[in-house]
Amino acid sequence: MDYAIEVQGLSKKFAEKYAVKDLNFQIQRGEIVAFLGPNGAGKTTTVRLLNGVLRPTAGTIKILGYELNRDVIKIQSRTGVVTETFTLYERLTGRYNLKFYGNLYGLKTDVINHKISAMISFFNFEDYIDRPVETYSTGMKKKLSLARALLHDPEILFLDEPTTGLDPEASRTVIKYIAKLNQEEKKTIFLCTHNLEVAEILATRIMLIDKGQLITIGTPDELKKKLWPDVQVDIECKMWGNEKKEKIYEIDWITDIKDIGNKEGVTKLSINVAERKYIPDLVEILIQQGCRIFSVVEKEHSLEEIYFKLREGKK
Ligand SMILES: Nc1ncnc2c1ncn2[C@@H]1O[C@H](COP(=O)(O)OP(=O)(O)OP(=O)(O)O)[C@@H](O)[C@H]1O
Repeated sequence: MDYAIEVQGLSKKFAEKYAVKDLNFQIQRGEIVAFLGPNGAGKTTTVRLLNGVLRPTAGTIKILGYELNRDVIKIQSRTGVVTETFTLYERLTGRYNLKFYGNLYGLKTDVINHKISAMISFFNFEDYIDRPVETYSTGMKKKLSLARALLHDPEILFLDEPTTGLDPEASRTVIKYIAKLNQEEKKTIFLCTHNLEVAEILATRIMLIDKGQLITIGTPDELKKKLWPDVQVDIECKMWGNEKKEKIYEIDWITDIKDIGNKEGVTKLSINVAERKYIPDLVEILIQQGCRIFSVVEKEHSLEEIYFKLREGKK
């Protein structure tokens, strides 16, 4: 399999302490993977290892099929990085920064100018592209950093907290742009973030790290299935008697029933079924038993719930 990123037995020790230990994972081309974990978990260290900024204590990293320790230059020409610390020349204008980096990547002048024009119109840079970067707000710098990382049309983008410090509008623009880069240009995106909402919108897979070790990796659906094997359905209904509840308990695909409230004679039940396909059967049985159904809602678990449940499991 031709992976975008392939990591085996990756460890990094600072003095006597492991910042990351024995990481193993593969990321396919075209994925957006959200890399999550609490402060000090080892995210930045992992990204710095993947970018060739740090040397591993042990393990191997392959990016786009190349060994990082052998072909770092080749890899860096095909990857883009946006970190929290901006690598921009503050005294120079935004336009000059982009031109400078474009030249560094060996791009032709007309390609650079074309790219800059496209970025100006997408990110609304018109008013400040010709001002020194030191006069920019955090959000402006963030957008310029993203533009800079994309100049050479990289196949993989490493993004560290791409929306921190952005106002809601700018944040939405950046999220939309990341989704577009992935969907239309098939870029692989390694997204390091504490923002679970952003991760939920963008990520095709979630990777959780804690104390330098990989806790889990999977699609949100896979993780939900693992954490909550049953499907929870909240039902509001009327005419619910105990003798009827007994009958429901005899059905083997119903795994739990909880009475969670009553409002104006309408009972709220939380019923767990073994699989989603049983929801229509459940409704039918309740109706047969004389229940009058007011609402049926399948419980959706947010990425935030997944995150905390996984973290709970580690304590
Ligand atoms: N250069 C360094 N020297 C010594 N220890 C380091 C160094 N860089 C990171 N560490 C340690 O490695 C561990 C992982 O740090 P890292 O910055 O990778 O975490 P993180 O998940 O990015 O955290 P945050 O969410 O706070 O940014 C921490 O215990 C940190 O103190």
